Amino acid sequence: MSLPKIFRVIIMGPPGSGKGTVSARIIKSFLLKHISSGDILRANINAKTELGLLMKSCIDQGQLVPDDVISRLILKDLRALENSSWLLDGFPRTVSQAEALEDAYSVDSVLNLNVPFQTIKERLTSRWTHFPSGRVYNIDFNPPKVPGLDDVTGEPLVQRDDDSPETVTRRLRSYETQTEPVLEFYRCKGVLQTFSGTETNKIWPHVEAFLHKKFPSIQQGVA
Ligand SMILES: Nc1nc2c(ncn2[C@@H]2O[C@H](COP(=O)(O)OP(=O)(O)O)[C@@H](O)[C@H]2O)c(=O)[nH]1
Ligand SMILES: Nc1ncnc2c1ncn2[C@@H]1O[C@H](COP(=O)(O)OP(=O)(O)O)[C@@H](O)[C@H]1O
Repeated sequence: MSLPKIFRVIIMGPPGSGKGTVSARIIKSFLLKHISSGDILRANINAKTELGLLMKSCIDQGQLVPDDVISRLILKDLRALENSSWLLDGFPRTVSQAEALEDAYSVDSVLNLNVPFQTIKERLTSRWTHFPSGRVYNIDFNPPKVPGLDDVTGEPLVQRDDDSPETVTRRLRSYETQTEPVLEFYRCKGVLQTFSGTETNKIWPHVEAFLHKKFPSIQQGVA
């Protein structure tokens, strides 16, 4: 009997393009394990691990953390998922990270959320996050049921230190210089699929249809 195929998917896009929001929808419909580099780094900061403390100032200033640190962290987590299909969110963000990933795994699909920077700037100042789970809310788009509290746990929501307008501008600049070349890397490999728009609710049906067609065997409920 042949083993079920493992699918490896990446979601990319500028900060605030909706990667976390779309990932949450994907894992409701598809059997993929979600790994978010930002959530992993914030968990380290919250737990005050040595690595978290070292990385905090980098993140707060809107800079990328060093390639070797993040590549080691993510590849360790991926090794633990050896027999599962996965959805990687926030990694790779540089060509060097993409090469480190490519050395270990071949990627089946890269979903690229192409959202204008002006739309992003407006969104991020009203983003509220539940750090332990990575769930995100937005005052206008998807407010929590009770203001300031996570829908599932009732715990307080916080605003990220790096969502201030000045830091967002810096993160968008680093996206242009360091992360856009990664799109080219995957375009050359023929696995890049771009979804453009200004609203997640309009982008999502296209992402969903694409995944249904490309990965029918990992839909939830398919044996
Ligand atoms: N107004 C608006 N906000 C959105 C939309 N999609 C996502 N958001 C919010 O924008 C912020 C950034 O989304 P997120 O998924 O965290 O983006 P990521 O940084 O790419 O992971 C969050 O506060 C989301 O709730 C949308 O279509 N409209
Ligand atoms: N792959 C990565 N390489 C370097 N730094 C990263 C990476 N992933 C996350 N980070 C750091 O964590 C911050 C937050 O990442 P993330 O939660 O993915 O945010 P967003 O997509 O909203 O920008 C980034 O601005 C960066 O400082």
